[in-house]
Amino acid sequence: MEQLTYLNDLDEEQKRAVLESTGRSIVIAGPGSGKTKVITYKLLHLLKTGVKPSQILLVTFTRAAANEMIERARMLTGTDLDEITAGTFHHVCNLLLRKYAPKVGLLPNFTILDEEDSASLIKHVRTNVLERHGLKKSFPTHNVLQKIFSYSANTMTSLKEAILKIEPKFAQHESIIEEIYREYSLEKRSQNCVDYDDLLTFAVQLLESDHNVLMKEASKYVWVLVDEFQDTNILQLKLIEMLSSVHGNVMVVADDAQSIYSFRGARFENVSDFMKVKGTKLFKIQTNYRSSESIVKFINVMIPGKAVPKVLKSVKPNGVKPKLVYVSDPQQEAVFVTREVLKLIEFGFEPSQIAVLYRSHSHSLDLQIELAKHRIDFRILSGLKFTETAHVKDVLAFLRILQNPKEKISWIRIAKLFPGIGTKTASKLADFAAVCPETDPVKILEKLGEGKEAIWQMKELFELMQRQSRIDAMISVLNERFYSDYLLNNYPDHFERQQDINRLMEIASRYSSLERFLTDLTVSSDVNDETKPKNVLTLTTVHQAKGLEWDVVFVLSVNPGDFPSYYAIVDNNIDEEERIFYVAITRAKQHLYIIKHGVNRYSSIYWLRSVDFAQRIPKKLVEEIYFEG
Ligand SMILES: Nc1ncnc2c1ncn2[C@@H]1O[C@H](COP(=O)(O)OP(=O)(O)OP(=O)(O)O)[C@@H](O)[C@H]1O
Repeated sequence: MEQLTYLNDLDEEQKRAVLESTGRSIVIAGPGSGKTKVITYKLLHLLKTGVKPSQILLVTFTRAAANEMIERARMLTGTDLDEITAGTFHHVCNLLLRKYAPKVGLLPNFTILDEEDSASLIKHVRTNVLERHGLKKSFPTHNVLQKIFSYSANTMTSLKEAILKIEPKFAQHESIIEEIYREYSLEKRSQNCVDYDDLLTFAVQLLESDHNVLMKEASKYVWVLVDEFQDTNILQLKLIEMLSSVHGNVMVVADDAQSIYSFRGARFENVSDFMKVKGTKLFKIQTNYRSSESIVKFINVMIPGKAVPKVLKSVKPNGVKPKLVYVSDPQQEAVFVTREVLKLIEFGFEPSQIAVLYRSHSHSLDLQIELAKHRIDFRILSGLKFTETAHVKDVLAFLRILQNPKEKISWIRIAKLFPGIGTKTASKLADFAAVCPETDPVKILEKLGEGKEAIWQMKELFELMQRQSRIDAMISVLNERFYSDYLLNNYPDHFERQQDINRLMEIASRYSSLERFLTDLTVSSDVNDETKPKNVLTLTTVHQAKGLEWDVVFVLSVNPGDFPSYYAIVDNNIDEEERIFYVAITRAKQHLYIIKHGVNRYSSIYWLRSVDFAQRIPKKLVEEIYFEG
């Protein structure tokens, strides 16, 4: 046993989960109990006991999480771990589909549409279909259609069911919605591109329909490790089951009480379904290393109704009781939080260690105004990601065309950057490129043979880019010859945007394959320009706060209709709201404030009172404060 000293960092429950999880296991973890540690040490233990890196599949919620775990294991083993297959489900599916693209009707150089690109394509198809039917008003927008299509894909339900779930009032349009869906699918196919949902759907289809491929892929993975299992959907569950079907060694880690993505198709029931399979071992890790004892006591009584029972133990004694604060209205709420924040800062807390959490962004508007009045700087999580900004997308569109010249969305995007080209001409150019037999953008533009100056300029740019062997050099010539001027002429904040393009070049310099670079930027979040760690207060929805922690946490507007949300209440989805509330309160290390105001925007609906979270709080566990400004 002396050779197991590397596990001494773990507590007894964690150690058992690592050592005894042979075959099929589920680790049910409490918040702040060291899920990351368990998976990292499992990985380490496997490597130390002779499992080869190439025999391991590690699936995490973000690519960054996988990289972090692997880096830690690499340091502890001193071995090169490049051969581990690791990353998000989208990443894993992408790898699989690149290998077997023709089997699902794709060419191996397919490109991936991000959410915005997919919405643009749906918009384009929607316009055509509606025109054909002479329809205009009261039809779902492309964004609603995207939600419906995505929900249907991720839950493997019919479009009809998805419509009833997302926007029942559009049920009358079912046949037109289906027509748009069919055309959207055909468009993607003819342009050799896929959206995020297709990555999962096609990978499952591939493994389900081709036994040889399934056997080959599943034989490779002697071990499958999955983090954040509570947020998986039905397709992801199928992938886990199939890829672990040959060796039967699979460990999933879940905090079922923190499953909060059902609106995206995550299936809370995956946890119980996984546990139900005969022979599955269950481990619990229940020591909370994050919060003070007073907060842990509170967390224990607020555990969501349907969660696997668990009692968290705390290691940080005592601490102050959470505060339940009553204010008269949202303005008073803002005044209270601002005063308290000022006091805490004066007391020595770093602003970056304080966060304000809410169910929906609109609940923070009064607070934003109040903070600005007091010149308190803050950041709001969930702004646009680096790769979602217009300027980064413009540059990427040029590269995407170099990779896959059939992709219409990118042609439309770049064409419109040139003077004299509007939406109509851009669409014509894209249509031409999609059907043109040429596979080189320069040749496509030559074939187009239009005398327009812009087309000539575009052709010249592609020629120059193609002459570069490095991706950062491609971006650099594009920038020097065209894009930096475009930024200067079109954006007052061109300087900041230029900085982003420079950062994009920096990232590109680490890649030798264009396909890999584009895929990483589209399917993983590790290369996104994370908000720089500034020492300011954080404002965020609970969903964006998942996995994070602060010394001080305020939870705003815990009123029926606000939190829990009105839509969840009428949809009878209170369970999920309980879990979202649980995620919120488990982010706090030392101080927790739950705020409730007297304004009930939905007071006419008397039964909303039955879902008042503040009323469920045992008063002996909190300090009650009546704030009157
Ligand atoms: N055995 C241990 N001894 C001491 N500290 C530990 C131990 N295990 C985990 N920790 C610490 O506990 C903290 C919480 O761990 P981690 O962030 O992995 O929690 P988590 O389970 O992912 O939480 P959540 O899902 O609520 O975000 C980390 O700072 C981690 O280093």
